Amino acid sequence: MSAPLIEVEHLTMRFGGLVAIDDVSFAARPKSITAIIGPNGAGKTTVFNCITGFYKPTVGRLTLRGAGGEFLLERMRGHEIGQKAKVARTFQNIRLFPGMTVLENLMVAQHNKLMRASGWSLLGLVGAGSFQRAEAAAVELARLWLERIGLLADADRPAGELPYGAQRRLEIARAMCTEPVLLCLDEPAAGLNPRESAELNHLLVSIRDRDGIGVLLIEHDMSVVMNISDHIVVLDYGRKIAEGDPQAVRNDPAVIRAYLGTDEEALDG
Ligand SMILES: Nc1ncnc2c1ncn2[C@@H]1O[C@H](COP(=O)(O)OP(=O)(O)OP(=O)(O)O)[C@@H](O)[C@H]1O
Repeated sequence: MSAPLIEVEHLTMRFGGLVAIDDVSFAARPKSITAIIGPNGAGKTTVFNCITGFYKPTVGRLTLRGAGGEFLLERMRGHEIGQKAKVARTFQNIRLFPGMTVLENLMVAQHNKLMRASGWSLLGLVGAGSFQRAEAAAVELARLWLERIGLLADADRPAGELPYGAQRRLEIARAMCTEPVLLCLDEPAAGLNPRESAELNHLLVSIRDRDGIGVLLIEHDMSVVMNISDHIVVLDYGRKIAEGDPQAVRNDPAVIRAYLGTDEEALDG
């Protein structure tokens, strides 16, 4: 079995007297989809916020092993986790630039790469070939992702005009344009209709299988989680109560107990 892409060890996050995450350990493999599930308030987003540098964990080690080497994320600042460790994320609420075009949203995602190629503006200003090549490559990458998410014809529309499901896919494309090794998605299926959920499944599977990217997925929609996850980690009240493949997790008594009383069909995929 390959080494983990990210290893979370003894993660604990306290907010004053509240223990949001309590000694949680798990690993996510490269080229696989790992879901983090659990009832509301279980601590899922807090795990993401620790991995992506929004919060400094109270205790714990978060080791990412990507093409660029090994990174201890708990010691890095948020922007370094994106730029150096190559971890990208999306949020529960859509955070596109609604007034910018669809294409521009994907270009903004490549801002850092373009700034580097511009020699922090000088080469860009004089129209140097190296900058022009980087810019053309950025447009090409953006267009490739628009084609993959079925939005190439909408490239020049304001992102805010797109239907909800298309905006969700655009957010994922935007994260992919940063060329991550780990993609963290916080409830990407929230608010999607069944057709859009199916399109999302297809997109995430292609990111795993075609791009070979590891995906960490927080999701309440079990038709997404149970269909596409390779591994599922279950949290409840900040603790890990189970992990395994979809079949094992679905039949785990501790998981069924945690979901009882929330929604009787919550675990049906
Ligand atoms: N910045 C914060 N300050 C204080 N408490 C927080 C903070 N962030 C999260 N919490 C608390 O930590 C606990 C876990 O919250 P978290 O948002 O991680 O849960 P979740 O599993 O993502 O929930 P949901 O499915 O509803 O999004 C909750 O009790 C929440 O109120």
